Amino acid sequence: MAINNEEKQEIKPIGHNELAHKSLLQSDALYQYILETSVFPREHPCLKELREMTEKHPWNLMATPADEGQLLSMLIKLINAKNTLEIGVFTGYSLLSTALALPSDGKILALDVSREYYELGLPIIEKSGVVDKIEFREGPALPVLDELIQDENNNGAFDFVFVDADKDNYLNYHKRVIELVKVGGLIGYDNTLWSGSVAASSNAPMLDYIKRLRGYVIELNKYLAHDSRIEICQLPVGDGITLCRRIN
Ligand SMILES: C[S@@+](CC[C@H](N)C(=O)[O-])C[C@H]1O[C@@H](n2cnc3c(N)ncnc32)[C@H](O)[C@@H]1O
Repeated sequence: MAINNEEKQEIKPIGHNELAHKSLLQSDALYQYILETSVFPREHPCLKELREMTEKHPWNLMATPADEGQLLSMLIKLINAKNTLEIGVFTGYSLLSTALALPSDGKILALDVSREYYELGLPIIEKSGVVDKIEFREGPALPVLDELIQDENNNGAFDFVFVDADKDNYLNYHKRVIELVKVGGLIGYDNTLWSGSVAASSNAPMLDYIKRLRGYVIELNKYLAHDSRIEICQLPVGDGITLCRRIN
């Protein structure tokens, strides 16, 4: 697990109460404006219900914020994605955003070490009518990716991959996911600005879990910047998302 239980205790008192408010934007009013003019008027009722349920969870900080969910949905539709992979599900906000954006014959392979988290959101996902698109597998993601790579039919099989799990494994995920995504397909790495800490000096005050994992995020960002197999675009949405389009 990227964030241990002790560190989760540390997050609790200052955790975001509303996951829609997880943003690097300095102005809360401006962020609220974005939500109210762009995201909320079009948010699917089941996504709203899932978000409001997740906001009450003590570790709601982990959930994908609503504006980022909207971005994922737009990207999936723009690239006509059909076969997708998600690493890091939690209660399922990004998962449901993806499932709703996919065509009726679309598929998501969803990986998480915790079925318990997934099952919190599952009744709402079932209500949305898109649960048949989802194959959930419980357990660490790396062995599943290794297993997928063994089968050459999976080479380039995915149109879209969203990685939002243990930051200390992102580079390991990249080395596998790059083979699984098709040329022209897209990978999104979440939290690549890591609360803005990637641009702070190493002795700046920061929460322990931010400090401990910051080096992994910086290493990933350097790697992606020079990986000739992809072109990238890093956006300050949510906690930062790096989009990687496989080019060869
Ligand atoms: C940031 S949350 C995912 C948030 C989710 N995308 C959403 O929209 O709410 C990270 C998730 O990664 C899972 N995770 C942590 N380590 C993992 C691993 N090695 N393999 C698979 N999942 C892992 C955690 O259980 C947690 O649910």
